[in-house]
Amino acid sequence: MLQRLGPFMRRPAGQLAPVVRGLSSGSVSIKVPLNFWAGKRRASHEKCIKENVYEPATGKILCHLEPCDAVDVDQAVKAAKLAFGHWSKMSGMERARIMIKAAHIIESRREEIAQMEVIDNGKSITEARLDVDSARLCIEYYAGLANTLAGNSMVFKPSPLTPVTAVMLAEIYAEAGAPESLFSVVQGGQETGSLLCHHPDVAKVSFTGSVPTGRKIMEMASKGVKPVTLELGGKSPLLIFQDSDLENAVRGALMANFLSQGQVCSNGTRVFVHENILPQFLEEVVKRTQRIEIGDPLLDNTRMGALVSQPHLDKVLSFVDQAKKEGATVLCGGEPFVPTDPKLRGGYYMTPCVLGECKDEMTCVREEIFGPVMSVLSFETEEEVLQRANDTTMGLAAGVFTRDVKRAHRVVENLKAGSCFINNYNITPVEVPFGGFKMSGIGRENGQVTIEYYSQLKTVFVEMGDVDSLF
Ligand SMILES: NC(=O)c1ccc[n+]([C@@H]2O[C@H](COP(=O)([O-])OP(=O)(O)OC[C@H]3O[C@@H](n4cnc5c(N)ncnc54)[C@H](O)[C@@H]3O)[C@@H](O)[C@H]2O)c1
Repeated sequence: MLQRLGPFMRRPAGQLAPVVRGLSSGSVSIKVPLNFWAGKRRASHEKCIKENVYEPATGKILCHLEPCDAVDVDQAVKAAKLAFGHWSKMSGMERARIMIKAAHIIESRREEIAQMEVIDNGKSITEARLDVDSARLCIEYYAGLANTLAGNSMVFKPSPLTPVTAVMLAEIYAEAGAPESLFSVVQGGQETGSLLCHHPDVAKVSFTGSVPTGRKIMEMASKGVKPVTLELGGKSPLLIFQDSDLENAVRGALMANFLSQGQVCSNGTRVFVHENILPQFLEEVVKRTQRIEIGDPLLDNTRMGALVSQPHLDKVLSFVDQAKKEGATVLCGGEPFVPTDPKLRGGYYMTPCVLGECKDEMTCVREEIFGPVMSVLSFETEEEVLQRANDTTMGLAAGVFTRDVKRAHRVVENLKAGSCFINNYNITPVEVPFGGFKMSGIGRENGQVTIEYYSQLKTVFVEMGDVDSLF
């Protein structure tokens, strides 16, 4: 494992904490380039201004980002175009074999990839392991479909806040035998992103991010009449009826709000609870939220790590302040959190927050916070709660807890959201399409239907007889 971690240079050896499974927070400093095309890691061609990238758990500099400029993007896209030529000439079986091999490599390096994801992103190792598993399952699933289909090449630009693990994936595909540049990585922020959108050889743009950026992406893609897949933000409702199994409803509300420090697009952050069960629900949800173990995300017992950056943490905390000003009650959390471990003191932690006495018009109920903040609202009738749940410009996900099967189906039928959960929340198996209604996006990821969003239909007529001419 240490050999594989070769490119990631550790801090001076003496500073290494006892290593249980390899890495410890604050121990990694990455010196190697983070772009990848034509078979290897590459620095940007110009000596550009390097940007610091920080490890969320510690606030220490993790690496430097060299944004790709027009020349780099052009090289990466041209290389991807070449790769597409090779890939599309291979048989479906050959492509599937390479994908399965990539899945095996991911499986064999699960722990190492998960640890690097934690260091890059700040989420808990428990969640990161599951993320690595879902990446593997996704590749296995599409390998199953690849036998009969044409393939694409992809140039991927990660978020400038989390640039590290995408390059590992590029290396894994290369190791698995994919044609050079089939999956390339260019680093950067909005400029690099817009260069990709405008590049004439990019045939399709798939974007995951916020609604305002998604709108810009669509505008840019429209200049080249390129199709887009947009996976954007949400402000999803979770409806908890009086006849719910309260224990499961509480668990569901926690899963709907606090995974990845609340930085999950599909989170059910507007929790509507029937007024008759509101006191019991709040008591239980607050008790369990207060028990969430916050701290070093590389430790097995940690359930909440660090938010992705200091500016983002500040933004989330300011949403909590705004909620207080607008009349919501902070029932727990919503404060910066400083772990006792000295190496984590500069990390971006906060205590998970439950807001009570929320009203529909409050900012915390209307806007996506993308942090560990649950807004609880009370309701009286099904008709009323449906109208309020749908009163949003977004429609990524929605959930309902009830023991009444008829009610569950009736409610889900009327919820305007791409993914609906009955008596659970945030379940996203790869076989099932995922994507949003309204401003939450266009297109779907996962499941067979996604193939359609990444394929062109070509109709070919072959005449075996004579042309029946009118002239
Ligand atoms: N629907 C989904 O599947 C899904 C999944 C995860 C996150 N999200 C959403 O993503 C958002 C959080 O992510 P974020 O903060 O990285 O979003 P963001 O919109 O700030 O940035 C996303 C990406 O867009 C790039 N970008 C920014 N401005 C650009 C521009 N003008 N041109 C080209 N590229 C540009 C950024 O560099 C980054 O890589 C939330 O709204 C969340 O709900 C959606």
